[in-house]
Amino acid sequence: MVETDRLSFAYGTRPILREMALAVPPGSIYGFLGPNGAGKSTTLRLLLGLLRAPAGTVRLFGHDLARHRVALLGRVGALIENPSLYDHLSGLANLEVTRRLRGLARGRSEEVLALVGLTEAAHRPVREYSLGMRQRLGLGLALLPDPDLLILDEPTNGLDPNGIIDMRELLRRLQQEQGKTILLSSHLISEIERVATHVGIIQHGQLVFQGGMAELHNRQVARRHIVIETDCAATCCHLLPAGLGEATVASAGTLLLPYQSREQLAKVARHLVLAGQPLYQLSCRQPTLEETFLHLTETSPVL
Ligand SMILES: Nc1ncnc2c1ncn2[C@@H]1O[C@H](COP(=O)(O)OP(=O)(O)OP(=O)(O)O)[C@@H](O)[C@H]1O
Repeated sequence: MVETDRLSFAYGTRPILREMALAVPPGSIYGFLGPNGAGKSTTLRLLLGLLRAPAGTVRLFGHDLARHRVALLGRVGALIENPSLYDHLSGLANLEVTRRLRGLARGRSEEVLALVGLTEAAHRPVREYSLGMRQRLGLGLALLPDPDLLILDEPTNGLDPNGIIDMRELLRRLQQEQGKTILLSSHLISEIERVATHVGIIQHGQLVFQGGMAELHNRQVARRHIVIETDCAATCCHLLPAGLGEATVASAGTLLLPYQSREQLAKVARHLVLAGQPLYQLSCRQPTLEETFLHLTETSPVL
């Protein structure tokens, strides 16, 4: 649905994106993740034609954005930053303004209100809406023309836990029941992991990971390690044969070893006990998804 090839961008002389190759599969919820300042908003603006890329291409639905801009963007709904709403008007009236401007069918605003769960609040002025309701109304505005693709920049930013859960459920419904493809950005893996089917992680303007959620979990499993609690980690480090993996001393009494197998764990225990070293704890630890995300972003070179 979205494909970029060698997409690069600079603000003045400052490079922001370098040779980005984003690929958003049809029907996916693609979580576009990265720390603050990594280049997420810049990328989304390029996809929406709000910024012009000096190098590289953007393809939406298989067509070049530069050549078919109006037709392609007509199939995209976007929510970038906070939605622009008329506070003195009701939720329904806000939608009606845009519906009429775009020449969409009567009744579409009511349909959209039902979709985003705001039917009961339809006639209340928007100034009385919570932040979560405002975000959902903003999403409603993006949904009015029934787009195939939704591009949302940090849609849960500033929402309370209930607002986040509502938004997550809404996005899931839009994908599953309405067949929408959703590209959403966030700087929190915890917000993405429960909803996304695919993930792209950006750091310093480059993708450091892209793939299915399962692949990200595989990365997590691959970074499992054995934690050995003993008296002197440095001594134990010398005692372990090289075949058991490269041990690192984490602290005076803690040694870490990349996990290979259960058998490796048993061999480690045997070697250390036979060498007379005390073993206070021997465990296998898998990094959290958050740690995996931090590892991916912290180890990427600066642009
Ligand atoms: N108009 C601008 N002029 C100059 N530099 C900019 C401009 N907008 C953004 N930047 C810089 O570009 C870099 C990427 O910004 P961008 O907003 O794309 O990051 P982001 O990943 O969306 O971060 P955040 O989560 O903080 O919004 C940042 O270093 C930012 O300071």
